[in-house]
Amino acid sequence: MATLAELRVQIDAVDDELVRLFEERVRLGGQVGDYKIQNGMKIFDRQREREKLKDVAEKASTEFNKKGVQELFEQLMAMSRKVQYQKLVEAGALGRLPFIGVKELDTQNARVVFPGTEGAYSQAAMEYYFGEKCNSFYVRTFRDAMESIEEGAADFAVLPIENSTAGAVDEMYDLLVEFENYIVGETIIPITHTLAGLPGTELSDIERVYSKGVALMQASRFLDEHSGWQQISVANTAIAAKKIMEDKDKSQAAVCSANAAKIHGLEVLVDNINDDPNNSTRFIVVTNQKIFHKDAKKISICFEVPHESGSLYHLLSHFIYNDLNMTKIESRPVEGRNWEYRFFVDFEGNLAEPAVKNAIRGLREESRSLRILGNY
Ligand SMILES: C=C(O[C@@H]1C=C(C(=O)O)C=C[C@H]1O)C(=O)O
Repeated sequence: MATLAELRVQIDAVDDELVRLFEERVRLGGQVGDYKIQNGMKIFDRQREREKLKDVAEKASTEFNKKGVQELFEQLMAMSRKVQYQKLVEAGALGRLPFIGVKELDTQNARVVFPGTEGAYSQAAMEYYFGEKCNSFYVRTFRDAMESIEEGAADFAVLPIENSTAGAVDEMYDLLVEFENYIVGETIIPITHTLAGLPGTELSDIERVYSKGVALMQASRFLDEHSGWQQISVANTAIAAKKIMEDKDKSQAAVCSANAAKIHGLEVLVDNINDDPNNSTRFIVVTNQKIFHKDAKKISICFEVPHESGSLYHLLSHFIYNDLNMTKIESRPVEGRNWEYRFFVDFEGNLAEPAVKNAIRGLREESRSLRILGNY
């Protein structure tokens, strides 16, 4: 029987040959890329790749090797595509991204909309981002705010996208797909809930607690200690505070900020009721212009993937091969198509960078309905 050293000499010889063949394959892939660019063809040829996988599997002898050789060729073909996308970007055949880079966002004379009413957390986030004196108005729901932007009634909207305790604000993700608005900024603010009621309310008076669903979730430990209280979801925490003030009924209380309680003439009955003392929410700034700040560092995109094994894996490889750092991924069901999903990815980068252009080019060809939601 051969010794370990002898076997390794044989493996080394095979590997040297593999490297030589790999380089030869990459070179030929590059030539295919040149041909496609000259003839205006798409890089990704799904049919050809399917045939190739079938062919190489047939040439392998065992089930194990058939599977292995297919995995190997999936990788090889993905790499060859990346070389071709690179060439496409270098040749300037990317097509101009319709996003326009701007030096500054015009926030000075802007009219800003936020959801809820006076005292909403979105208002606090807006004032933090645009300054306390900004020209603003409020609408009832997130959808109303997105509509105000699309119609041009406001220049910017400030909307919650993610909470440190409750996670993604699902509705916002869906609205970003539905509306042609773009993210141009973000800001994070601490969220400290209180239980607020009419002045003089005792905890024993309370029968119903009103707030936004996610706020009730963020205070669930405290609320669960009072199992007799009915929890009722309304559009917004500050809208809940306003309702309590208007109804003048001591059996009702709201989960809202101390500021919302004060604005609506309520008394803070219990302060700081969120489960997590570091509870905070990330808000996005949305506009209807396709612009991005020249120094923007983060890109949000979304896409649907074909319903096939490994498709997400292959799409994500565009980030790896272009050395881009992914910071977040979310998925949401695609409306009208059960068990199919749309993915939302955040990654570091600027739309003007070649690596970003290259990745987006590949993602656009290989996914369904890729959308750039913003660079900020
Ligand atoms: C090299 C090509 O481009 C891509 C890469 C392939 C490969 O590496 O074999 C196959 C199909 C294309 O998706 C080609 O079209 O032949």
